[in-house]
Amino acid sequence: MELSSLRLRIDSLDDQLLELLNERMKLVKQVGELKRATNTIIYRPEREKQIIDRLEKQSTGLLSRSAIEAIFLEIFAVSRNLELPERIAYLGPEGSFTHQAAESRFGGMGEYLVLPTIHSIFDSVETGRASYGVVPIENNQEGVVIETVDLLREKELLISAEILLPIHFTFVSQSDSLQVIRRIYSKDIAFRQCSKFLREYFEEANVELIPVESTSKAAKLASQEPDAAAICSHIAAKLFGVPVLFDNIEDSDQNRTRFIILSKNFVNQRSQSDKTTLIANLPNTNRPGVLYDFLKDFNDRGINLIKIESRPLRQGSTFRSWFLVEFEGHYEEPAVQEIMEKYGSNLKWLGSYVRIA
Ligand SMILES: C=C(O[C@@H]1C=C(C(=O)O)C=C[C@H]1O)C(=O)O
Repeated sequence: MELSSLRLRIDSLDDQLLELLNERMKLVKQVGELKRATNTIIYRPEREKQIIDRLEKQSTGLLSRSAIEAIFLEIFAVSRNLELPERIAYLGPEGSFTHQAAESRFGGMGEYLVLPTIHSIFDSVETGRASYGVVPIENNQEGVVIETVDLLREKELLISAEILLPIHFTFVSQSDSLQVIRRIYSKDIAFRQCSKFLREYFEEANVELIPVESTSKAAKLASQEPDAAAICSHIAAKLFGVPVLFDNIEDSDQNRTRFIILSKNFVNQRSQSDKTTLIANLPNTNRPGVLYDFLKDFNDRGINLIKIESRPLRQGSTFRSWFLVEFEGHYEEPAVQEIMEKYGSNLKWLGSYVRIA
């Protein structure tokens, strides 16, 4: 078929898609009104996951799960915005991986508050300036983000969902010839994680690697200096309009960061695959067997522990610890309830949410 007739057919399908989307938004608006009348939560990650699971099973065409997800997550984000626009705070600067994580859930149309520290994200959600806050909690190569873990214990916020982001770096420059490049800007950690690429392309060249505070600052500098380049996120390249010369230049494609979405008073309903996070302040961990007994309680009930991270209690000169514990399952499951009851105020529940990581 000819290009023009193919495009005519695409136009006609787009018309139908638009009509269907408008139809969908009418229903979403009604859901929003119901929610407002009953004062219930707008964002329901477990329902969104259920929709994507169902669509994936049903799909017989060319779209993969991640393609379905990319399209529908944007539709959900627009829907929620129509139900009730809610502000989302994320750890900046703009163009950071946290920005990319936030946009993957709250879409391009979300109303964002860009804040400079993890602490300020917690504060903004606590005071209600933002309904949700997006912060990193761990990277699979570098470990947990201590500031996030410690604030989860200190503050009274809940985890409503998690986001898993593959960390891909792009190489960007205004120049389309590598010979012209004299400086490469990035974060020191990004230089480390892209060392093979740098060796391969710039070993012989007289190029200076200049570490800056963020990969997004790097992209901004590269956008202003024609003989410079930057290693940054995809979103930063887009934001500062610097052409991408190479994509996915990281040494290992296994690099993932996990982010959490913080909120107040958030309760997810059970889904088929949930994760629970809690803080355990076990009584006197100096007595032999206290930690063992606690972990055994999970094992005895067939609960799969995913993570246990110990942090100092900072009680005088002792070496006592508290623990961040994550396991498979939802707060409402009887086995989890038993543990919560047994340990009572020694446990602080931080949320049960759809397991992604
Ligand atoms: C419409 C709803 O609200 C939100 C939007 C959804 C959607 O667009 O399908 C799904 C879940 C919620 O995050 C709902 O709860 O059903």
